[in-house]
Amino acid sequence: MIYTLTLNPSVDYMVNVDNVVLGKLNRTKSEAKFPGGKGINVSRLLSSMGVKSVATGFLGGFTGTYVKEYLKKEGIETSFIEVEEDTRINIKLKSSEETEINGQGPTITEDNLQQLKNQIRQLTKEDILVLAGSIPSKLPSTIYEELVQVCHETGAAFVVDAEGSILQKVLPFQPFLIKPNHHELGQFFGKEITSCEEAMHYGKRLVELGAKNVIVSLADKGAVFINDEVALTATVPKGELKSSVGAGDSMVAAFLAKGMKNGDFKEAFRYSVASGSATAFSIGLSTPEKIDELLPQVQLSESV
Ligand SMILES: Nc1ncnc2c1ncn2[C@@H]1O[C@H](COP(=O)(O)OP(=O)(O)O)[C@@H](O)[C@H]1O
Ligand SMILES: O=P(O)(O)OC[C@H]1O[C@](O)(COP(=O)(O)O)[C@@H](O)[C@@H]1O
Repeated sequence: MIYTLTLNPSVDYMVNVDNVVLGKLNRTKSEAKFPGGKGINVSRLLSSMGVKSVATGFLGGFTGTYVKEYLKKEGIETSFIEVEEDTRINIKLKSSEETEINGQGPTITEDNLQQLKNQIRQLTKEDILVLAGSIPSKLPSTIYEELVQVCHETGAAFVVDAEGSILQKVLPFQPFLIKPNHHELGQFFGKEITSCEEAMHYGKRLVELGAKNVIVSLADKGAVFINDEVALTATVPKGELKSSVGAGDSMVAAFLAKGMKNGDFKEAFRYSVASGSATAFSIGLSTPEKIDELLPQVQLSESV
């Protein structure tokens, strides 16, 4: 079974404003609300691709209820730990550029944390845990390493989609997949990464450091995939950017959905790039129909 862990879920409040002006009253052209947080997005996408998962993490208050009910309506199994304070609301502002304001998240008590660790201890080598997104400000910054250590002991495989400083700590435990974007990869190596060639160079180092499969995304500039056997660069489909929120999560979900089914990681990577772009060209997440439509535009080239 695939488990997704979102330590810091959100309600994503997406607003579209023409020419936003700071310090003035702005009115929206359109708006939408969705459950958010990286693991939750992965569960929602997997479900749309017909793959079951269990979504876990911490939820609280009226916003937490909204997220839980939304997932329930979509038929997604959940196992969230209830916390006292409200789940955060993240603001996603689309104007001439995209601006995000993400909240810190609620207080998580020691007791809440123990409940989560007990859950993760139940996983077996048949399971995959997707750990994704930021750490709520009140949790210890070592939480990813601690949970990955538990996976290591139980034999469960794990995927990490998080910022560079977190990636550094989990690589020795050999994650099945990591998916930094080029900013996160740059943060990891203390470099600015702007091209697929650079992403390939540093992505290969992540494999040497312990990752089994690495995808580096560079938004509309392309994406690279590296494991012990192949190094691939993908072109990215062209289209109108509506909102890139969840684009990275869409890549992770699509890679797992395809790769777990037939072990063809090359095709899984191609599907994951199409899925990222299908989300970028939508308000909300990609759909299998939209991914199939974009797939012919994703071309792979192999490098040595
Ligand atoms: N402007 C865009 N045009 C086409 N595809 C995009 C665009 N922005 C994002 N994507 C797609 O989404 C994927 C992930 O986007 P990226 O911004 O790199 O990651 P993250 O959402 O994790 O920051 C890209 O590999 C690409 O497939
Ligand atoms: O946990 P973080 O890093 O604050 O990110 C949370 C945000 O990331 C998202 O999951 C989107 O992630 P991506 O755009 O990287 O795929 C939003 O739904 C959510 O608001």
